[in-house]
Amino acid sequence: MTENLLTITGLSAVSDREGGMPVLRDVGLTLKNGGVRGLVGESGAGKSTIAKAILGILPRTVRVTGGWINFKGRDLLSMKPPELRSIMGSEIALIPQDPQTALNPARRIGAQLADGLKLKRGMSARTAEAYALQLLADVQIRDPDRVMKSFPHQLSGGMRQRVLIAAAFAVEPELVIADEPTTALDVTVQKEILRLIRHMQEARGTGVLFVTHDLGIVAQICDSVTLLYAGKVIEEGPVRNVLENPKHAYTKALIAAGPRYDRPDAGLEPVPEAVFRELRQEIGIS
Ligand SMILES: Nc1ncnc2c1ncn2[C@@H]1O[C@H](COP(=O)(O)OP(=O)(O)OP(=O)(O)O)[C@@H](O)[C@H]1O
Repeated sequence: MTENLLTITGLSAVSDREGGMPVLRDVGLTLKNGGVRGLVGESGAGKSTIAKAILGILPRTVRVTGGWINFKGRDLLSMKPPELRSIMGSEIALIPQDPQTALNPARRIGAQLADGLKLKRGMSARTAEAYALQLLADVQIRDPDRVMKSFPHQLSGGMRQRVLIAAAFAVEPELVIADEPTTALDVTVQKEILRLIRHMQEARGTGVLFVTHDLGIVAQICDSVTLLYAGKVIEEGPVRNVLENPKHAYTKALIAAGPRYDRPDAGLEPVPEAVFRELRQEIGIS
C-alpha cells in the first residue's frame, strides 16, 4: 500500500484583508511518499496560502474556515505550536523563493548550515561542519571549502539557491515545500537548479510540493499536478495526463498559452476572456 505523505481535504480559507473573500475553496490534494506535486496557478490563485497553511505560517488576516492537512497521519491544523515547531524545519522544510533575502547576510555560509544541523539534528559543532561541507558537495558546489567561508553576497544567485537547497535537505525532511525556487534565476541556471532538486529528492525519497506559475517547470520536475484558480482546484492528476489530455477548458487554454502563461510578453496565445468568464461562473464568483 502506498501511503500518502500529505493529504489535504476540504481546505477552505477567507481573507479578512479582502472583506472575508474566500481564498481557498474546498481544496483537496495528495502527495505520495517521494512524489513531486506541482501546485500551479496564476498570481492570487492561493498557492502560497496552501504552502503557508502547511508550514503553519498563515498571516493573521487569513482564516482557515474548514478542512484538514494530514501529514503522516496527523492533522497539522489542530496541532499545538510546540508540536508544530518540532516538525517544521525537521520533518518539513522549505526552499524559499528568494535566495537573496533568505540567508543571513552577516553570517558565513558554513555557520548558517551548521546552525540548522546543531539545532534540528543535535550534531556537535565539528560534526555539523563536516556534514555541511559534504552537503555543499552534494548540491554540486565545486569548491565547498571556499563557499563554507563565504558570506552570501560573495555568491551568485544560483549558488545561493544551491546553499538553500542544501539547507532544506540537511535536516533530512520527508516533505520539502519549494516555493517558486527558480523565479529569481535566469533560464540556464533555472534548469540546473530543477535538475538538482530532482536529484536530491530522488536520492533521498523526499516528497516535494513545488509551487510555481510555470507549466514548463511542472513538465520538467513534477510527477503530478494540481491547478488552482481563485482558490479552487480546477484540474489535477499525473502530469502526463494533465498536460497531454487536459479536461478543463482553462487547462487547455493555459497549455496553449505556453510555459509562462502568466507573462503576456511571452508572445503565445493569451487565455481567452470567455474561458475566464466560464471559470468564474463555474466557481460562482462575479
Ligand atoms: N497577508 C494576507 N492577508 C490576507 N489576505 C491575503 C494575504 N496574502 C494573500 N492574501 C490573499 O489570498 C489570496 C491568495 O493569495 P496567494 O498569495 O496564496 O496566491 P498565490 O497563488 O500564491 O499568488 P502569487 O503567485 O502571487 O504568490 C489572494 O486573494 C490574496 O489577496
